[in-house]
Amino acid sequence: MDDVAMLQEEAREYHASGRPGKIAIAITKPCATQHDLALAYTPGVAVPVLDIQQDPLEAFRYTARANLVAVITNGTAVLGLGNVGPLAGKPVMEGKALLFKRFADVDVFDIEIDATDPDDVVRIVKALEPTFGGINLEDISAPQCFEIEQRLSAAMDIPVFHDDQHGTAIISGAALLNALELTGKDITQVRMAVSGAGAAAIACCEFFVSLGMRRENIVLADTKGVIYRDRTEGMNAYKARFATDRPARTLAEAIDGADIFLGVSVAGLVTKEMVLSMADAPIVFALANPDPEISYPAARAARGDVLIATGRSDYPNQVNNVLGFPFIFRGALDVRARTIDNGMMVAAARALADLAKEDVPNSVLRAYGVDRLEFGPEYLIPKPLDPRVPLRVAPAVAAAAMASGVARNTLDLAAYTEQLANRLTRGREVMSHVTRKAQTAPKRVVFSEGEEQKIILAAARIQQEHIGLPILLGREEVIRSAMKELRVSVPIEIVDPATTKRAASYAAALHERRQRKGITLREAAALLRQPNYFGAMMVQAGDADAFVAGLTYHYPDVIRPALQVIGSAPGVSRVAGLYVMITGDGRAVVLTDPTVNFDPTAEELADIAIMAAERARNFGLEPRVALLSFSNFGSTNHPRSVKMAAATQLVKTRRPDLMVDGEMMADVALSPTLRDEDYSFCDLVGEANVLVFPSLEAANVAYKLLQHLGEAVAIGPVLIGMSKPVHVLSRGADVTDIANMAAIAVIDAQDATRMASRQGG
Ligand SMILES: NC(=O)C1=CN([C@@H]2O[C@H](COP(=O)(O)OP(=O)(O)OC[C@H]3O[C@@H](n4cnc5c(N)ncnc54)[C@H](OP(=O)(O)O)[C@@H]3O)[C@@H](O)[C@H]2O)C=CC1
Ligand SMILES: CC(=O)C(=O)O
Ligand SMILES: [Mg+2]
Repeated sequence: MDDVAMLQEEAREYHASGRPGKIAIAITKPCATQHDLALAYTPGVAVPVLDIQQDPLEAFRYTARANLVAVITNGTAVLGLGNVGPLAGKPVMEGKALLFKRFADVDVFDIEIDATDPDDVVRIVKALEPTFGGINLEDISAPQCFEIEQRLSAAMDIPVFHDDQHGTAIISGAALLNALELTGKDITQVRMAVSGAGAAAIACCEFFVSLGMRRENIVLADTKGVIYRDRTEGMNAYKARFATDRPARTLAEAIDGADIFLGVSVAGLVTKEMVLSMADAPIVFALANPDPEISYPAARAARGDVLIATGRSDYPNQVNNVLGFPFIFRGALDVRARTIDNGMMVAAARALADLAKEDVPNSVLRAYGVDRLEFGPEYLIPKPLDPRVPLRVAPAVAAAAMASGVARNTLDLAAYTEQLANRLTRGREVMSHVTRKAQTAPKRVVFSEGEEQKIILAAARIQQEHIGLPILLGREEVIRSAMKELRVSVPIEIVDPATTKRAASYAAALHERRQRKGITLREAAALLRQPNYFGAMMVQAGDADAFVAGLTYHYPDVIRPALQVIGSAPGVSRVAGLYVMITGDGRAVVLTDPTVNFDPTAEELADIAIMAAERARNFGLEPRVALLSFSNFGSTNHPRSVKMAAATQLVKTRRPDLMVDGEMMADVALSPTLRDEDYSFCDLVGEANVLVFPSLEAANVAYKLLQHLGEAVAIGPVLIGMSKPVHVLSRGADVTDIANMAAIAVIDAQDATRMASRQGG
């Protein structure tokens, strides 16, 4: 099977497998009990009905309207496939719904209507106004789409946006601004040839004119050839605005000598010869979908100085409206804009263009399987999976709406951006809490892998964001030259274990600590030449507050030196590990111990439960601890469940202030309703959020299941029970993971300082 046939088969399977299609409805409120139903439906539902009747704005409060967009088509220009009809267009509309949700948490009903007469389309869509917060028209052919959009915009009090017109214009506008910058061309001087004179073509050209391009420098060609003055065949008022006085009559003649080619028509209309006939450093945007006017490889093969973008995700420079509509609507909905005006569109284009010039986070590189993305001919605009896109575009759109007066809400933009980040990135809320706490009193964090690029970039971020004061271990000249290459200019402390004057005193201290474990002074000095011993020793000696390592080491390579040099906290039987899991619906639970103790005793489990409860507070959780088993409160008399009951009693005795109970099954821990029925004596209130598992096996399996079946995000592993803060990175952690772990280490160090001063005072 060739690649094309394989993709076709995969696409059929993707859409048909499991529940057919790509979207479903999710329920957002409890609906388990008779009482829930009385609230969700009659009689309770009558209350918001009457409130909305009194004040229509209350609909934004009581219904899904504020976050609900209609993706509406009549199927007359589906992608570049032409008039395939509304039913055949449904997979594309469900696809848009998926993208709205995935990228911007906007809910969508896709609506395919069997009507081509603009009067019918306008009447039907206008009648849907009570349902929606916005209307995204999709794949409706020109010229009817222009009239439909204009009439609906005038008639409706919510944003109406024709994605193929304006979405395409915004994204190609962003790419154009950057392509002009890279090629040193002036927008007021460039000549552009356009294939297509439909929805996307006309809107792109009008938008480029609003950005400064001269109307007389644009030549369009459609199925009848070039659109020239006084042409009569296949014309309409929108094309007429671009009718040219130039002599060109074919696309080939229009392209000859042009600086820019914009293709928004159908596949395969542009040849290599046409690309060769263009001006120096030509810009080719071949945007027809699913196949462009000329393919990326063919255009590259034609000449070396061409800058090329297509609508496809499988080549560099995907100019596709997916980079716009989710975020533009996000911003517009959040300020309750009445419309999406030109200022909001320009703001979105500029935000995208600017973002392409910033460093790209590792998570994005990983998502696309590349080592580097740097502003240039192969990276003109950001990638759709870049999590920064919503955080730039939506606030830019919201700000423009507030400035032009079409917004009905005023937002504090900094707070809005923060809220968006929390909403769109799972685990972010927990980590923002940790970061903010770290920033209140930054501490010194030493990294043993100081020569690693990711560690250097993380250290720069930690320093810049005032999370902590990083110390890098390694050869000074190697680190300095890596910093230069990575363009890291913030000052960062570097310590070279091979040359530092501290070596002798550290060796003496380690010898003293381990002399009765068979370590001679000479051996201690040798061990300290290993960065993981040296880093741990810096913390032990008080020259650093926390130690972080593990990017390139196995877990025991970090833990063993830390235990030998620093050891576990006084009175703690075992160090242990925990993960904070953020579930698909945004709930956070602490889960322990999936990493260190295979089969902890009741005593050890009690220690782990208490330490995990303390740590939960650092993640912004008020601990509700459940000790888990396969039995509920003695229902099975087996040594493994009895162990959990005994551990529960130990915790209750040692820490009567903690909310804790057990042993219980996981569903009982997570469902107050289940407990109400049979175990009303249980001391837990609400859902447990610290889950103590009976063994490493159970905890490890559960966290992996949550990750893979429940799509939970895992923060950790966080090491607990050390005498001083030490944390182990996962191998392959990215810059954000490292900075997050450092923030966790800093708040541990803050706790340690607080405890020491309490003990001292
Ligand atoms: N990458 C992206 O983000 C986007 C890409 N697109 C792509 O742009 C294309 C057009 O979409 P849209 O504007 O919505 O569709 P329309 O139907 O509104 O316009 C299509 C235009 O292409 C012209 N055309 C069709 N076939 C030919 C041909 N053989 N030779 C010359 N011109 C031709 C039509 O000419 P005539 O006027 O004579 O009929 C018409 O002007 C599609 O391929 C679509 O996938 C659209 C939106 C976004
Ligand atoms: C991307 C898109 O909307 C189109 O090709 O029609
Ligand atoms: Mg489209």
